[in-house]
Amino acid sequence: MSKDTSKIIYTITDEAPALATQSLLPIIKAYTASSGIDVETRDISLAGRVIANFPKYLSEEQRIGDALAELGDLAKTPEANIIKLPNISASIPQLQATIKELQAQGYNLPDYPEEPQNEAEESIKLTYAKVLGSAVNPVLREGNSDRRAPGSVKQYAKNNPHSMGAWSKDSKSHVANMSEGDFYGSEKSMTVDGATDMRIEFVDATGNVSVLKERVALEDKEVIDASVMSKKSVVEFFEQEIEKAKEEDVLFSLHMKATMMKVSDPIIFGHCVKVYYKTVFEKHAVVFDQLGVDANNGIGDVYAKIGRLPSEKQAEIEADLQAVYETRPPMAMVDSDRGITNLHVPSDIIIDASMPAALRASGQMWGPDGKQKDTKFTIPDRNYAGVFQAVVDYCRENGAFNPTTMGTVPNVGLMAKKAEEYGSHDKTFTAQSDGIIRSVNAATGEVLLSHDVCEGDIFRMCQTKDAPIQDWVKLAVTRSRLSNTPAIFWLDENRAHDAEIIKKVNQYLPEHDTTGLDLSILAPTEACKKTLVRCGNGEDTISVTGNVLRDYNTDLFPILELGTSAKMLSIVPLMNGGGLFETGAGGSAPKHVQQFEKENHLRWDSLGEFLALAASLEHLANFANNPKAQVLADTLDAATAKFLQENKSPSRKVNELDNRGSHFYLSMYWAEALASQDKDAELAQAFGPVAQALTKQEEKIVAELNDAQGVSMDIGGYYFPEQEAAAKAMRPSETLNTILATLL
Ligand SMILES: NC(=O)C1=CN([C@@H]2O[C@H](COP(=O)(O)OP(=O)(O)OC[C@H]3O[C@@H](n4cnc5c(N)ncnc54)[C@H](OP(=O)(O)O)[C@@H]3O)[C@@H](O)[C@H]2O)C=CC1
Ligand SMILES: O=C(O)CCC(=O)C(=O)O
Ligand SMILES: [Mg+2]
Repeated sequence: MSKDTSKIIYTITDEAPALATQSLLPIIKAYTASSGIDVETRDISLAGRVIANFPKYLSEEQRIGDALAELGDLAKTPEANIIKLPNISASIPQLQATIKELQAQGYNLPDYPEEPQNEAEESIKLTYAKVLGSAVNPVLREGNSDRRAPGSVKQYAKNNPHSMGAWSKDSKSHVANMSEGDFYGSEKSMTVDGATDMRIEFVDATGNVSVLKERVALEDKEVIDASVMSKKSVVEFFEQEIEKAKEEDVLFSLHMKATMMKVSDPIIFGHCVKVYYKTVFEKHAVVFDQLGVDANNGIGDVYAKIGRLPSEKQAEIEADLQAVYETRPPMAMVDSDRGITNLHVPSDIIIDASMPAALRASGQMWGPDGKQKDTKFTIPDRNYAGVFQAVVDYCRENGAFNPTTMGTVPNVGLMAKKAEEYGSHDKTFTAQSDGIIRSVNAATGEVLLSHDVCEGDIFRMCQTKDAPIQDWVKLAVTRSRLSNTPAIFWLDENRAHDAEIIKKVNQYLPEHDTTGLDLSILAPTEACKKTLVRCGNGEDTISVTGNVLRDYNTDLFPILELGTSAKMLSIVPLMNGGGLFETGAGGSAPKHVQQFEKENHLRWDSLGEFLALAASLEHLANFANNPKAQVLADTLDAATAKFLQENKSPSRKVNELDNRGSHFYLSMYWAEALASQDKDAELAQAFGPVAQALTKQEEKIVAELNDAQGVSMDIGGYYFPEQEAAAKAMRPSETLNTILATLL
């Protein structure tokens, strides 16, 4: 057994998961040390990525290597075994806050140049662009996605159901989407015949041709598609829906994915901001221009920038903003206590988390008065909006789902090689004037795809490689077989891209033994309706989806079924044989950090980490032929099951068991399972005394962990906390620390 092959990389990320790591990782290291397993860390946090990208500005001691690039390379090798925690996918305001914090800590980083004035600033902006938005996941995800709630987790939810807001048959909540001029309506798609290079060019109204992208390498048999969102149509759509929301007496809310769709979605978000606050943007156009206000960053950008104006002018603009609320429909709020609306910051209204949260809460959101109210969920593009409307319709008719009886909906998602929309950023452009955007075969000059565009339209091109599609079809068959569960491919024959994928599904399915399996293809809305009915009847259904619905469904169903997507097993079997084990399916829970800072209670549930670690150890056992790793995996699974049975998940309330206490219980159950197994005598012997000590000191340890709470916490930073202070804060039980130290 070579050391190199028994290596697990544990990622350091941001916010709540990074705090949880300070407590959990020492336990993991202690428990795996005697089994020849190296657990190494790599910092892929937002702050870490910023630092790694600007070595020239920093001192020798401040510099760190580009861990993300390193892990991206590792993910393409068979030995990859990476545990990936959720990380911040930064919006511009978040990036700016990170830079500010690092500067205050003595990092001489350049400011983010919103409007670069020269080449040097252009280059700084380009470097910062590398860390913006969803910059981590696409680099590591060299495989497709397998996300599900393991049996023990589903059972736990049935035994301990989370609250579900009741639905009224009179609910006025609904999804609003465009009926023309969107990506769905304009999509064109084709399958490439023979590898070649392509370029994307713009032809203006007078026939002048300019190149938007010099070279896109196309593989044989890959699917390419392009589509356009019309600026005129989307602006009109927002105008109408905002008006209608007022007539319908519902909150107005917008749901986008400005982080993963980092080029197109902030622009659409910006249009909405400019329409809702139209009077202010019109009246103060000149001042906003001088201040460099960017609506794509949200109305929060106005508030941030008017601070530079004389107080009188500032007050005038603030009053004008306030007056907007008198005439416009009430806005859905991210945080009504702090007056943060859904149009403040684009990263606050991430569709995958925000829609299910509302669907769980009676189909309502919170208004400016802090009260729940029926809502217009605005999801402009038609590609996926119907899925959420299907849930609204189902719940209005049948009432809220019952977590004690509902079925489960695992997902098999097409994700590898930056599949579909989530890989489109470098091929997304805003039309500078009216004309044509076309994709041309560089070798032959043949026009592959062509779209008429008007000034301001968003053009977007996507690629989906053939090998990932084959792998995805195989994964769907495998999961359906292993779990004996029907699987539905959510594909719409009337959508250009999906029609190409359907051809491939029909081509590749016969290559597998599908006898006795229930596999079907349905358009997303229909697939969702059928899945919901089955779910309501307690039946399970695998959703086999493209990349976007992978993202949406793996928050939607877990949030309804388990209360949070943090409890999901999320595996990415890498195409070259390695394993990427993501923890949960959700994000970095900024609200949890706010509570931690206020009262030293961290309600983050690390169940996703426990599940990922067990899967990672199991993978290691096979890859490195390390039987001890298998024992660790099996005993960790047993410990996790007991953890759930005994209900040791973190509470939401201060001075009760939190994230740290939950880690203690996991370590106690894990030590007990290791001590009592008979597959590896060394491990049994090593963990006997630990299990005993932990059991004996249970009361004392829990008291030490809970009594530490109830005070405010300062760990020297939000995006880049002081490591020592964070470690100290997250490990307040000397008794536990001393017992763990005996293993090292
Ligand atoms: N894989 C990844 O790297 C992902 C990263 N993100 C990033 O995370 C950030 C926040 O995204 P957001 O959309 O707010 O979604 P989050 O998933 O972070 O948060 C939504 C809510 O889910 C609940 N929740 C999430 N994780 C846990 C957990 N482990 N234990 C208990 N509850 C949990 C919390 O609810 P409550 O407050 O009720 O406790 C939380 O407020 C963004 O920067 C986003 O880009 C988002 C998704 C995936
Ligand atoms: O990469 C991101 O920004 C978020 C990822 C995500 O939401 C998911 O994969 O479910
Ligand atoms: Mg998601």
